[in-house]
Amino acid sequence: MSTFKVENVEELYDLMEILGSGHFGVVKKCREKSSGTLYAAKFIKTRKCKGSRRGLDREQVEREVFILQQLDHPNIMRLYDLFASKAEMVLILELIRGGEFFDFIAEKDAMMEVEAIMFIEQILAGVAYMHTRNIAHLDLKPENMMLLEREVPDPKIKLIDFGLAQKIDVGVTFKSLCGTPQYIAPEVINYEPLSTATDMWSIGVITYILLSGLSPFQGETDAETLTNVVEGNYEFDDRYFKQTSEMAKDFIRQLLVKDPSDRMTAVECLIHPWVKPL
Ligand SMILES: Cc1ccc2c(c1)c1c3c(c(C)cc1n2CCCN)C(=O)NC3=O
Repeated sequence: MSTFKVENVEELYDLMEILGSGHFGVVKKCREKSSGTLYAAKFIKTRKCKGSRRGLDREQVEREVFILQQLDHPNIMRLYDLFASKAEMVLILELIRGGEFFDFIAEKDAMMEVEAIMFIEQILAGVAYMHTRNIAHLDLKPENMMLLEREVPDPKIKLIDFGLAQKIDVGVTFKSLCGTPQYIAPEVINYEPLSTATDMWSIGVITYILLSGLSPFQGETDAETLTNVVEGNYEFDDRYFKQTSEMAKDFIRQLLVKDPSDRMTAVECLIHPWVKPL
């Protein structure tokens, strides 16, 4: 059970501009009054009653907090403080100034392999750290990755938004129908047990996108995308992959595997010859 402060967040923090918003609520920059340190404050509206469509279940937020409290890694957003009132919960988080990885990718057609490896290696480091603690993110996508700083030669990646993350205990089957069609693994669509391997499929999709600018299973509609995922229907079109190394394609092939138990793990990915050449 997480301990949420009952004071008003504005007693301890000066609230500043809105940084972004999403399904969860809004994120504001804030300054801790006692230290002057800048943070991000994530305001989450919680449901007044179970049946309500507005806001998130308090238990859902407490699960995200419980998971974040177990994580301390340079590539994972850090949680510093917690506040709760009747209708709202506030997470005080590490301020990440570099914006979404999604926007950084969108500005380029495709990345050079050496740059893609630099990002994929950081994502794998954070994911391997989570997986060794039996925690799966289950919503890995460029929108849930941010750059600590942007205008630097080697931007640092931070995994954010653990709203769908789960503690994957051995023998406990967790099924869910959440996630974003382009990035979700076949077992999610087939409502089969999810695992840390579910994240590895998403990393295969993200790598494909970084190297080509294309999404491997993207169809005209979500239904078509989901069919492509379940059928494993993707290719390395020579028009976009002519310059891509066989090693990079092998890395992707070993992740976009239908059977979760046959996919590379995050640790195996970190020693794959494309990421760590001999
Ligand atoms: C400068 C800036 C702009 C937008 C931000 C953030 C920071 C931000 C942050 C965080 C989260 C969970 C969401 C955030 N968002 C919302 C968008 C995330 N997809 C966070 O944990 N630290 C942030 O700075």
